[in-house]
Amino acid sequence: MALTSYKPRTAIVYTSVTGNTEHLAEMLQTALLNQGIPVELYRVEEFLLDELPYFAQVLIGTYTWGSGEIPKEMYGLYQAIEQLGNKELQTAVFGTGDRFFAEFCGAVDRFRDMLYVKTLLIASLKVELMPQPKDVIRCEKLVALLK
Ligand SMILES: Cc1cc2nc3c(=O)[nH]c(=O)nc-3n(C[C@H](O)[C@H](O)[C@H](O)COP(=O)(O)O)c2cc1C
Repeated sequence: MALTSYKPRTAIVYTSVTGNTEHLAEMLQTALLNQGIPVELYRVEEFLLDELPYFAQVLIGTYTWGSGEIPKEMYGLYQAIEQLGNKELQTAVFGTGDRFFAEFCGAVDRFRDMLYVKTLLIASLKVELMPQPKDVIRCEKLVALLK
């Protein structure tokens, strides 16, 4: 019988229009790689929802739209995770927003509430607009929480 080694897979799945959340996703990717954790980086449009069960860890990145809303392109991922309902799936949610709006990073809050119920939520991270060098340490702290 052949012995197979199980390699837990980690994905970052994000959406971004003007690049802020994309930059944060790349900072988290770097932090994961620096910890020796291989990571697959996907824009949400490229991520195959059917593959969700094959990941041990998923980090979700989103900007916020409307009045604290989740962007439309994230609905499918939101629903897929909600329906999967896997309490062994480690998740984190991160995002960028603008404090000018009443619900700062409201989409992160909405994902966080669902992920807390349906998955093993590890952390959430909010950044105002374009991430700054000081946010590197916040990314490292988030990554350190993943097991
Ligand atoms: C029409 C519109 C509505 C927005 N609504 C919110 C909001 O409710 N809360 C918030 O924190 N940011 C809000 N934002 C700000 C964006 O989420 C913020 O600019 C974000 O960093 C964009 O991310 P991206 O560069 O990854 O596309 C809004 C921006 C626009 C243009």
